[in-house]
Amino acid sequence: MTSPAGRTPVLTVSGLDVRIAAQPVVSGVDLELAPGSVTALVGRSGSGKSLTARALAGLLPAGAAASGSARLAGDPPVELLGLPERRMRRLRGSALGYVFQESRASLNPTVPVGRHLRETVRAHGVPRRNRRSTVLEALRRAGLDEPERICGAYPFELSGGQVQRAALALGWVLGPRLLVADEVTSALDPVTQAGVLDVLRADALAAGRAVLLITHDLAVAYRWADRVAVLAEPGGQPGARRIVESGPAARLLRAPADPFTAELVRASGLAPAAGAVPAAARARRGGDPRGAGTRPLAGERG
Ligand SMILES: Nc1ncnc2c1ncn2[C@@H]1O[C@H](COP(=O)(O)OP(=O)(O)OP(=O)(O)O)[C@@H](O)[C@H]1O
Repeated sequence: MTSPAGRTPVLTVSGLDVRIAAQPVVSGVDLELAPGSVTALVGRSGSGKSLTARALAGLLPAGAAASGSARLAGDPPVELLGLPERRMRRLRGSALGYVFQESRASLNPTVPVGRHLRETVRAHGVPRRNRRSTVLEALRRAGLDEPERICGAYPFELSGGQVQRAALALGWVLGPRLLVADEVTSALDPVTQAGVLDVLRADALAAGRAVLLITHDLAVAYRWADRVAVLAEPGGQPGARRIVESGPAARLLRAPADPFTAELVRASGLAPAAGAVPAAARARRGGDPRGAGTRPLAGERG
């Protein structure tokens, strides 16, 4: 099978249902994540984005259950749903990286950043002689210019942006084919957010990684994702959320087919006046402060 981008998907999710205490939260979720691409899962707060992502990584909270299929490509492919925890633990990090919403909380405050990464590479069998270079390289790719200093720092000694970058490094230090990034920049100021999402996207393209970017912010999805899937209650009726619409980010913005997507577009401030280029996109084309003014936005391809 090939993904919408024409490449064999890294992850194929079909008919995913997630329930909490037997109540459906999301239902019938279908997703295909292509290598070297970013797919944003967008929806309102509480729509089930995180639970969908957690279901893929076997990280659902007690009382929650998932059914359906989530196949991770490989030789052989692996069905993630229902995978025994022992096997899932081996995959986490090596084949599937997960970066949490609250990275500062997910890093042990009494453990220096470098040890978090070293422990991960050691636990997954990276030979001792390669551990240091693997860790430093992962931090460098996350845009941390002084990786040695960051290694020795405790999480509370770093800024929010540095913590998120360190968390990305932890997520990809073992080179997973799939990386789930759950609201990784929602607590950051816009400039720091842009820096973190730039490295996330650049890494996905360079490493051929499939990234699932969980965000409530359509503007973020438009700027950094290739494709967007919108999670909402169909027809605005209460009940389990579904993917009401998915496709290239630019198409969703230009011609949203679902009323909820249209509402998101309006609320994001990106709504194009008939035929006009969105102001934000115009500004970026005119000269992105990051020097990306001539590069098409992620959402403008496809
Ligand atoms: N551990 C839990 N126990 C009970 N209900 C939960 C639990 N975690 C999430 N929920 C409920 O499941 C629904 C979906 O939650 P989820 O965290 O997936 O939403 P979300 O779209 O990621 O929201 P946000 O953008 O605010 O993080 C919400 O109604 C939430 O209250």
